[in-house]
Amino acid sequence: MAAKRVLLKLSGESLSDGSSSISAASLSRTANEIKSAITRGKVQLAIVVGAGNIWRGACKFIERVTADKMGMLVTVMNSLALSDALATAGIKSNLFSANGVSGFAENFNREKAIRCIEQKNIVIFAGGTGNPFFTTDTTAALRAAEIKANMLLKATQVDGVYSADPKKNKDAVKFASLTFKEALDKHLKIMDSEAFSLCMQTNISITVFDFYKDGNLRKVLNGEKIGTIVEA
Ligand SMILES: Nc1ncnc2c1ncn2[C@@H]1O[C@H](COP(=O)(O)OP(=O)(O)OP(=O)(O)O)[C@@H](O)[C@H]1O
Ligand SMILES: O=c1ccn([C@@H]2O[C@H](COP(=O)(O)O)[C@@H](O)[C@H]2O)c(=O)[nH]1
Repeated sequence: MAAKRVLLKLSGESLSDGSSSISAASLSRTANEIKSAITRGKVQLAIVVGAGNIWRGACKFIERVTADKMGMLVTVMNSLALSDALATAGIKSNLFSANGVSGFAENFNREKAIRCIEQKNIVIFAGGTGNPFFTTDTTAALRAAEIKANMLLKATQVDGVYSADPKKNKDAVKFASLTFKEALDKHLKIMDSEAFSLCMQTNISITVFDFYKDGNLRKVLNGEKIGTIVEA
């Protein structure tokens, strides 16, 4: 199916070149991939950016809830960087944050976000769910459900969902498609189980694809079958 209203989950790494957490080249490439993917299409796009380029999970010497708040704040920084890169590429975006960060982003407002999307502005949802113990994958599933997206795209560093992490297991086998139940039963770690469960409940398909191959985002939005689709 060609895309209509789409929630794109970008990993924090999409802003990084590996040596610096946010690099000019990676930011600009990400913005240009988005621009070329949406230019001629009828897609309405919302984005959630992770924080993996700067902040990975719980920190041993900081209490979990505080560490999680720090992770959510990092997504605000990444979202500001993405919004700026999109503006440089000539694309208007609206930035919402789950929790108040006055002066940096507007407070999340579902109805306003939907209005912005309908006007073909890109909407960026920062600050995670606003609650500790969650991830930006779950945030992506949550916001996708709230805006009634018809698909969630997980743009990542691997070209689909495998039987095990392909970076750690050379014998891992790629799935062309699988059901939410299979993804949950097999404990596939490409996304967390909360994200899979929420998409299963709301019947929003997830496509996992390699964002680092130029043009892949455009292909997925045009309905080309690349990566792995997880659906009911
Ligand atoms: N079964 C699996 N199939 C494919 N990839 C898997 C699997 N299990 C684990 N992975 C790993 O999951 C990683 C997903 O990482 P990615 O950076 O996209 O997400 P993320 O950790 O949510 O990023 P961020 O924290 O920035 O949001 C892949 O790079 C891959 O190595
Ligand atoms: O709803 C949320 C979302 C995120 N967090 C914290 O932020 C970091 C970064 O998110 P990633 O998905 O790993 O990029 C995450 O590890 C949590 O610490 C959160 O608490 N609540």
